[in-house]
Amino acid sequence: MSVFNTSHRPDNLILYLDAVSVSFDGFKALNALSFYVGRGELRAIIGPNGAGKTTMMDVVTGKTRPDVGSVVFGDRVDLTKLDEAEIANLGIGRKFQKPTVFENQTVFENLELALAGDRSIWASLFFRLNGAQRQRIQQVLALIRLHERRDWLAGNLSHGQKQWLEIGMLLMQDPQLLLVDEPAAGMTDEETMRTAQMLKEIAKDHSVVVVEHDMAFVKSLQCRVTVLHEGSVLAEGSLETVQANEQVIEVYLGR
Ligand SMILES: Nc1ncnc2c1ncn2[C@@H]1O[C@H](COP(=O)(O)OP(=O)(O)OP(=O)(O)O)[C@@H](O)[C@H]1O
Repeated sequence: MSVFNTSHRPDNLILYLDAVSVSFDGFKALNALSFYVGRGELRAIIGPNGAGKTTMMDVVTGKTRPDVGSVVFGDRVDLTKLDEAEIANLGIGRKFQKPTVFENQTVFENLELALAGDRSIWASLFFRLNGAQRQRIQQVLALIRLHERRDWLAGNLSHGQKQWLEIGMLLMQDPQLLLVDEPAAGMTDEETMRTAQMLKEIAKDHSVVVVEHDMAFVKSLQCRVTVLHEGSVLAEGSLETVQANEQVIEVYLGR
């Protein structure tokens, strides 16, 4: 175990990184990073710009290969041996910062397309929903607060609503682990608070890792927070605990 590790290790793990390093032209974006996420956990990852948050997500989803270290999903699946599509198929969904919904399709159709598994319009032409699938779409519509907007063209939704729709599209694949990159960016205060509530609800059935800068949002998630700095875990615990940590204060104020 790395000397940098300050991460708590839950009993039932969904994700674990052990001494993961990634270098770009000699610069260590991740530096012997070790941390653990428990099954069914909601976890926030914070850290100043360049701390390695995006690189960490890239390593988990197979976009970037670590130079050394292991990335383990569930009991024993070594993610460093798999490509992006294989990792997604295992049940790891990623929500990027910018929403990428089909603007010319309705909210309902977007969810239908996500269910088809293949993000092509062609696939949906030959795809017929069964009762259980229809019910699942209704459930997700309620969860993402877009029930009354189900027949709207996605292009007419607000930025926040598009983010919710995209989260809903990921949920249609029923991922075990959901990685969400700065969901609150560009949202109104009300949308931000609704998003926090939504992620808490989603975390009842899925493990969720959220990278976020907005501290009010992180506070309302009421979950364990991991602070990254220079590619390692600097501190971990409740938001109150990490905000009171001398090193964390130094890193944020010293920016
Ligand atoms: N493809 C790349 N080539 C070179 N350097 C990179 C590459 N990707 C990331 N880096 C560098 O690695 C470091 C970590 O970047 P990363 O994007 O993971 O940080 P972050 O915590 O997500 O930052 P932010 O909060 O600004 O998004 C940064 O210094 C960045 O410039």
